[in-house]
Amino acid sequence: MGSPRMGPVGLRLDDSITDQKVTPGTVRRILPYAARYRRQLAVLMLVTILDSVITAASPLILKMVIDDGILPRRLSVVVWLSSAIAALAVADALAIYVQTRLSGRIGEGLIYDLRTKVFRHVQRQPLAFFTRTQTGSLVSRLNTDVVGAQQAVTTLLAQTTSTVLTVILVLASMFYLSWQIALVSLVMIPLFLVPAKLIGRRLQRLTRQMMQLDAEMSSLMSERFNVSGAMLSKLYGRPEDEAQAFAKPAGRVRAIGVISVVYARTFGIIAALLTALTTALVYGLGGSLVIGGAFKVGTLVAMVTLLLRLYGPVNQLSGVQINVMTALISFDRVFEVLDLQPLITDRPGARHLPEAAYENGIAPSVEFDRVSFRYPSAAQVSLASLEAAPRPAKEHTDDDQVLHELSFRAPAGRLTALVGLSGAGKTTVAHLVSRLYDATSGSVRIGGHDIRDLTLQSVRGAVGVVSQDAHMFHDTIRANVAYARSDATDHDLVEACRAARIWDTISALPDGLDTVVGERGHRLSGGERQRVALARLLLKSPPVVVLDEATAHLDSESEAAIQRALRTALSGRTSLVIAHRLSTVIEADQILVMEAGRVRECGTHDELLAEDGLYAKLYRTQFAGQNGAADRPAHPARPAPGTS
Ligand SMILES: Nc1ncnc2c1ncn2[C@@H]1O[C@H](COP(=O)(O)OP(=O)(O)OP(=O)(O)O)[C@@H](O)[C@H]1O
Repeated sequence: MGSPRMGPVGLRLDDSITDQKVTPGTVRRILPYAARYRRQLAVLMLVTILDSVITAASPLILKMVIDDGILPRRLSVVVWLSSAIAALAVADALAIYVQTRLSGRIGEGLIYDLRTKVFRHVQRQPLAFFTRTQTGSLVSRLNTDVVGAQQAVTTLLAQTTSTVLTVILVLASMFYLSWQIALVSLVMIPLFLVPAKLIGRRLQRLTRQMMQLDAEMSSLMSERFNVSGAMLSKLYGRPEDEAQAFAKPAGRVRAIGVISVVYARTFGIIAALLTALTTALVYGLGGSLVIGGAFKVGTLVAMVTLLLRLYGPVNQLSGVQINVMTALISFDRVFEVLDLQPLITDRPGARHLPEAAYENGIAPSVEFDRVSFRYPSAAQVSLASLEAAPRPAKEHTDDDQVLHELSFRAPAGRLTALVGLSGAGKTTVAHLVSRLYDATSGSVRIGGHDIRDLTLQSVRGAVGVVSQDAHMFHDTIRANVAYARSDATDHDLVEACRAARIWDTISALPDGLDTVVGERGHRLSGGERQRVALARLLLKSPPVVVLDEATAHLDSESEAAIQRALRTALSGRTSLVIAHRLSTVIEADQILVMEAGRVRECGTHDELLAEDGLYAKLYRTQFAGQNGAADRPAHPARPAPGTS
């Protein structure tokens, strides 16, 4: 286990993937999904039974047509019995039609149930899950595996019942007609099953590998075919390397495809040969029995017809095993995702953050009380099979701790700026306030309430975040801004855009609010994207605002526009601003200077300068770097200390 080995056509088979067993209890877990469709399933079973009975019974009537009608020359019997065969054929066609419709409906219903459930579940996963997971693999679970999983139910219940029942009834009919021929046919069955089993097992392993490779290709495509990925690849002149990287799994899929087809055809050839040989044997044996007077020719014709109806389901039966196994693996892979418990959920009895505080005009304060934090390990938040690289054996060291007993208070309705060197833990603080992560120890409080005692919905409702890389969906500006409040009117949207100082830009666009921003908003400039994100925040109008300011790459006009927008956005709210702009820092009611996960200094701009500590040093270094005027008073348009 675990060591790669060479398979047919030089294919590298990774045993750790292909030898994965279906988890015990998977079938039991599928039942509740099927139970939802019990009425339709019951009808499906009935028509399936009807189909099997007709398959086994009609050759018996055929025997009567020949032996009791044609041979004794009784026309009325021939007419009546032929009509009965025709009627049965029509009934069978109807049964198969109903069967197809029902299994389609049940199958599609299950796909819907599973897809929506997995989507909902994945959305509940913490941010850490998404930082670990390869999107393509996840999408593949939602597409390929969910479809594979529904086959477990339809195949297990309908196809298996149909084939097993048909085999039993056909054999019973055969024994009823001639036990000698029935016995010969029965003896031949294992000859069909042995190759089916051997080939089936190989096909199953290949299918599993194919799924993994499909996921690998989806991941590669989703990473490379977005604006940032495509740009990186172009700028570093890597398109050819990327194409080769893609060709690798694609080549393995090709090799697996060839092997699968060869295996499946070989099995078909063996089955057809065995059927032909057995038919010849039955004609030989049956013919001599007819000549010997054991039975009439009608019985022989019925026996051959039954024989052909026997081996079809027998072949299918071996296929059913492969299909069921493959489908079970898919279910298993879907359950694997569903079993992943979201790390951050509502505690039992979680309360809503009382909104009254803000309605009275007072935004709640934000407090960190001896908060220590380390990012969760992969085992806690994600699945190894959804990650790109193998996990390291050792995940945590003491050095992983990002925040160390951090305590501070961001007073209600005031602006607190966070500055510090890159990697000091500023963004991590922002993540903890919005409960994207939970503190490892200590507590984060909003309005005096530990946020773990509050419902996630009320925390997310109370805290508005604009991150440095403000994300936009590939949709219109209208849809992106209204994401904050779907019931917002056009008037609300325009007001929010005006307040964010972006309305003039939007209204000058030919399509205005209906302009599509492009993948991740790449058709807007950095500054415009930030202001659209601010408009979205203003529309939400949360009492607590966390802002990871965009780096100082903006021109002074955009900078001034954002600054004015910020002033509106932050007024009356409790704001925590990771400051990259000096103007924000100077205006802040309190500046927290962070270093290596701790607050080193705290005070106003003037106080900290007077203290002549880390802040003063950062400040001087930055301005010496900018224009050698460390001792000059600051100009609002210049970058702030802590710019990373
Ligand atoms: N998802 C994550 N998983 C593990 N470690 C992380 C993760 N995100 C950040 N870190 C680590 O946490 C530390 C603090 O990161 P953080 O982003 O909070 O710093 P920062 O002060 O905001 O830096 P910058 O100003 O450069 O954005 C860094 O050492 C970083 O490597």
